[in-house]
Amino acid sequence: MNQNYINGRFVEGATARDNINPSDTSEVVGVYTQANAEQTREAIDVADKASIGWAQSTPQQRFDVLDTIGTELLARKAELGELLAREEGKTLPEGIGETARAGQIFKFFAGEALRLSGDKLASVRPGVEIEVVREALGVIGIITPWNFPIAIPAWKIAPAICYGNAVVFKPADLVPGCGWALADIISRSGLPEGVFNLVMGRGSVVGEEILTNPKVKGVTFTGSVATGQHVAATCAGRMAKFQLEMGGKNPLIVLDDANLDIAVETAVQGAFFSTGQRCTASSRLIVTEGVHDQFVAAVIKRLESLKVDNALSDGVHIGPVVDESQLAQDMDYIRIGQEEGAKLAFGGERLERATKGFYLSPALFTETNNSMRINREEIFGPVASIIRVSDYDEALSIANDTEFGLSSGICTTSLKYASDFKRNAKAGMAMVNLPTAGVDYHVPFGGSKGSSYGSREQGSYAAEFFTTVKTAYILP
Ligand SMILES: NC(=O)C1=CN([C@@H]2O[C@H](COP(=O)(O)OP(=O)(O)OC[C@H]3O[C@@H](n4cnc5c(N)ncnc54)[C@H](OP(=O)(O)O)[C@@H]3O)[C@@H](O)[C@H]2O)C=CC1
Ligand SMILES: O=C(O)CCC(=O)C(=O)O
Repeated sequence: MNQNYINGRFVEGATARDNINPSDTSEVVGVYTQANAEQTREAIDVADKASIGWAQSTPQQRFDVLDTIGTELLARKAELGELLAREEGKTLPEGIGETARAGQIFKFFAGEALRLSGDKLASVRPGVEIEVVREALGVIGIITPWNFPIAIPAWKIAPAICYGNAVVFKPADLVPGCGWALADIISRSGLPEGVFNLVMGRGSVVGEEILTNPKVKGVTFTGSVATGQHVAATCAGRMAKFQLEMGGKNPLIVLDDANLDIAVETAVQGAFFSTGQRCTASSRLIVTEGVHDQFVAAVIKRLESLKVDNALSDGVHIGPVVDESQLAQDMDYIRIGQEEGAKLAFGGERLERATKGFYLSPALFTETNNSMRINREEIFGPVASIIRVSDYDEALSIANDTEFGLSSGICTTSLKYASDFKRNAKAGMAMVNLPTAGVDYHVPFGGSKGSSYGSREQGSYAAEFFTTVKTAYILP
């Protein structure tokens, strides 16, 4: 059994669960222990003690630890990418790519540990000097979702350690394997015991303890809007710092002047790859009428060429949905869309394959409008809608008419529209001739409106959340 990692030791939890392969539900990927609230408290106590020493560690110590973790992740990307594909259902190339991204993130933050700087200013009072420095927060609680089981933990754990904090990490209960593999790698990295702790288990048990324990000074969360709101209310209630990354209903505008091949590939990748299970997925394809019919026909042709099957099979483009309940949610929305009057132009069917899994053909709705539930609520599956518009102005207005604001995109060859879109898209990320999903690892990631709360993740902007600022006045 794979155990929790607390105070530098692997320890059994209160219960255990089987980790099931969504491509083949007869396969148990592994058995993983689950912590109860008491064991979570123990991990938080240990982290609290260890945080004092780690906050004093040198940039070189932090660099060495983070670089070592990154090196092992990159060296084992094929093996860990396969584990990821087996437990989450991403295709093998996607799993390997995500693992490599996790390795690069640790390497990036290794470098950041050496670059942490402050400010020195003259005071308005004669002879006084001022220093502004960033200090660690203490214990950071990390709560992650199932859809990026190694990259999202990496982009929260690496900066937490980089800026001198201790960590209590709870991976999503559906995908403990990648979280455990990260703990295993971290256990060999030279990080002092207690600085990093893994507590696998349910959000309602382990997660709740992390949210409510006064020793946890900051919580970084990615997941659903409902849970995010609960994280916010609980943390604000006890004045802990928190950062949320939640859903998206990301628009991709396709203008008449777009390069059609680029637009089709951008839309299909952004909407359907990784089984559409990305908060950055292009779920609303907003298309001007001059190119609408041609674009729809070309997207359908491309969808016909995609292979949906076991995530580990050769040549697969789309793996299974992550589990039964997410599949039920996807199918519900496919029914709702039809009841709302949208035309199901392609897919949306449960598929049988050689292995028993949660396979769904990519679903494309046409003849939709932006008030339909399928265009307002996050579905989180391989389902996208086309919204027909008359011109760029209408397209932009519909793109921005959403509660969310994570990512957005436009396909156009017009510099004028591309520039206008970058300025006026109400989202944290704006892509031109690129999918709304699939971001770089060294620049800020996050959104506006209902998608995100708090400061940005990733890149050097991550320092904002994982540190607190101290201003020191000195009269030498
Ligand atoms: N923005 C994004 O990237 C994601 C969005 N989603 C959206 O959310 C929907 C549901 O997915 P789901 O996995 O249930 O999302 P959740 O928000 O429930 O899960 C995200 C994480 O929060 C944990 N959690 C759940 N309840 C609590 C709690 N009370 N206190 C602290 N932590 C808690 C979960 O634990 P555990 O699951 O282990 O019990 C998991 O680790 C999806 O269909 C999708 O629409 C989902 C994943 C990612
Ligand atoms: O699109 C990406 O690269 C990241 C997406 C993501 O973080 C998410 O879906 O939670």
